[in-house]
Amino acid sequence: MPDPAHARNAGVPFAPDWFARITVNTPAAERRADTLVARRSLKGPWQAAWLVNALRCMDLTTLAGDDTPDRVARLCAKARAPLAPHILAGLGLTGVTTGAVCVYPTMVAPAVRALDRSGIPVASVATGFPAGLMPLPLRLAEIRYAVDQGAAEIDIVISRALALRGEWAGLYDELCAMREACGPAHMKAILATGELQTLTNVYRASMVAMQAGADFIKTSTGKEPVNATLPVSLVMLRALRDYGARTGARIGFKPAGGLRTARDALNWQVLMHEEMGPDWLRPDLFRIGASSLLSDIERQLEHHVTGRYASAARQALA
Ligand SMILES: O=C[C@H](O)COP(=O)(O)O
Repeated sequence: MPDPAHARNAGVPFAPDWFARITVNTPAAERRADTLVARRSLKGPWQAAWLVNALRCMDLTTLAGDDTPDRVARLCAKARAPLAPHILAGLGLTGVTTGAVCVYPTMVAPAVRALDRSGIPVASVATGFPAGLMPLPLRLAEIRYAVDQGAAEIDIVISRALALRGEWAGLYDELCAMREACGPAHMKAILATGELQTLTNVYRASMVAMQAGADFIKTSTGKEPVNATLPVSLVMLRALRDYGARTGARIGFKPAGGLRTARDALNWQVLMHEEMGPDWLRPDLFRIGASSLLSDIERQLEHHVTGRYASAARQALA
């Protein structure tokens, strides 16, 4: 039986035979991803329910050079109440909040204060986000700083150079050190898939991250030229399924970077549902990392409840 979803990933000893002979068929992955999302059409109350679920699984994010404590406080207020009261009433819901708030390390303390007693965790990026090109001791110190500031989740970035050179044992060792530095905080491993060159590298990096104890694997920083895509996500989910088949562990998945529309929120949930099953669409196993997705979800839910869009512009969901 697989471990309960809340169980931490203990990781396993480095096992290259779990991925060394894997080669991903890119055209097949692209075809599968396309057919998956094309097959399911969500309308009316079903669509509204899936959009609310996307909110519940969202890491509401601000990772900008001009972030301030005031901006973070406003973001946290939105995380506590992402939908206007009339939309909540129209949906017959109460108490909808986002899954987490994701910020830079120096913004963790303001976020913790703003989310006090909300039950919403603060996630912090660390390890030299987004490039990760800092000496390992400094990257580990940044993790410990973010945890000390109150982060319950750490989104680390992997060394793309190690992955691109196929130095998987070196990557495993770095990730084990990061996992140790996280202490009680959950570790999400950002693979920066847009910089890994092949889907085969995406599979291998996913497997190494999980072997090293990552609690989530995450597609992107949002700062790469190419961030979350459905084919990349499909490959990561296959790795996650294979890891689970061998260990019984259930590792979380976080698409991030470029998810802007309600359609994106639906597509990724359809992919998760079709690949992993309905009970994976929960915040402890699925998160959407997004800094500008919430507004379109709110617009679509406003339309569902009132029959009109909050603004004149229409955004076709179909
Ligand atoms: O999860 C972190 C990403 O930066 C979010 O990307 P985004 O700003 O494109 O939504």
